[in-house]
Amino acid sequence: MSNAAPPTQPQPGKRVEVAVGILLRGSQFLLGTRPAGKPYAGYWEFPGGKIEPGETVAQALLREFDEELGVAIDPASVEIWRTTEHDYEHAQVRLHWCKVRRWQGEFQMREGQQVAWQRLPTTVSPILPGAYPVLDALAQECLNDASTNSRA
Ligand SMILES: Nc1nc2c([nH]c(=O)n2[C@@H]2O[C@H](COP(=O)(O)OP(=O)(O)OP(=O)(O)O)[C@@H](O)[C@H]2O)c(=O)[nH]1
Repeated sequence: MSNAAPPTQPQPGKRVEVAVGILLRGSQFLLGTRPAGKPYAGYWEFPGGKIEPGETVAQALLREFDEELGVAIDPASVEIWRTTEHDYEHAQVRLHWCKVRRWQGEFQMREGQQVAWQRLPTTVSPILPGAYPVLDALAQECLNDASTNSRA
C-alpha cells in the first residue's frame, strides 16, 4: 500500500470529466455563483459538477442539480450538446454541455450560491473562463436562428 498523498496539482493529461447544464427558459439560461471554498469562488458558471465513477453525463447532471439547486431534471429533456476542454491551474477539465428544457421543483440555493436568469449578452461577471466558448456558441446559434427567421 502506498502512503503517497493525493496529488494537489493536476496530473498532466488527466482530464476531469464535468457535466454542465444549460437550463433554458425561452431565450434565457441560468447561471449561478461558485460557492466559497472552491477554486474561482464567486465566479458565475452554469450549474453542474464532476462526473463520478460509473455515472453517465445525464446521471451526473441530475445528481448535481438535485444537490446544488434542489430541482429534478426531466431526463427526457436532456440534450447532450457539445464538449469543450479547458486547462486551469487547478485542473484540466472536459466539459460535457447539456441543454435542459424541463425540470420540476423550486430553486433552493443549497450551497449558498446566487443564481440569475441571463440572456445574451450576459450582465453578470466575472464568468468562469471555461464557460466562454459555450456562451460564444449560444450567441452563434442565436445569430443563425435570427437569420433563418428573417429568410422565412
Ligand atoms: N459547473 C461548472 N463547472 C465549470 C464550468 N466551466 C468550467 O470551466 N467548469 C469547471 O469544471 C469543474 C467543475 O468542478 P466543481 O468543482 O464545480 O465540481 P463539483 O461540484 O463536483 O465539486 P466538488 O469536487 O466540490 O464536489 C471546475 O474545475 C470548473 O472550473 C461551468 O460553467 N459550470
